[in-house]
Amino acid sequence: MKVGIIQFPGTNCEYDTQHAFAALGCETQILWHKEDTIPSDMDLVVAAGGFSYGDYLRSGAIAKMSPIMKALKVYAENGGKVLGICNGFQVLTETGLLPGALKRNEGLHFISRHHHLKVINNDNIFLRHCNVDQVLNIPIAHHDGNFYIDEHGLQELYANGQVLLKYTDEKGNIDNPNGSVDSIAGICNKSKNVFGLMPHPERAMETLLGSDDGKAMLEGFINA
Ligand SMILES: NC(=O)CC[C@H](N)C(=O)O
Repeated sequence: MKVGIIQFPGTNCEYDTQHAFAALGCETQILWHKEDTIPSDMDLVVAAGGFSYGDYLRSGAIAKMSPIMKALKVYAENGGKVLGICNGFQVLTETGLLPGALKRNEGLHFISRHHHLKVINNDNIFLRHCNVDQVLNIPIAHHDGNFYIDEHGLQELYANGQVLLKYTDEKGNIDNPNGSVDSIAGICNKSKNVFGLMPHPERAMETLLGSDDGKAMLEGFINA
């Protein structure tokens, strides 16, 4: 299994992501954003977290114009699997590979802490090793994590099983840190091959660092 990890100027989670997938036995390759093709041997491409182009203009708004994004669109349209984590999620919504948008957090603060998430839908490769209603402990670190989608778009997400994760407390009760519509933390596209979430599963790989709940998520892609 080979995982490509996209690196923009300002990405800062690419090596953590690489470390996480390597720990799960995957081969990895960093893909510089100036590349205009996705190597044909990639089983998964991850848009990693960070501050692409310093979050200037709007998080992900400049990154979406990088040459690799055109290639990523083609890759996804042909069924290639894509995961956007945090800034990667922002880039995927800006590009139109995922619906909705990530706005400034409701409280206007950057939030960096462990948070709980509830699995809403596991009928997809990403969360297939998790149970519905399972509560996971995963770190969040963002100032633009406030997921927005209009009412019609929201109904579509639910109707197609695209709402994957919600922010909760450790008991699974809704606990919304940033104002996201319906406390949504992660979604996928209609075809269920493009995934995005604001929390960082790659930072939850070892109990020594607070949680290893991220493993079950990333493992979903292996042998998918
Ligand atoms: N950790 C990250 O990827 C940061 C995401 C983003 N740039 C934000 O702060 O909203």
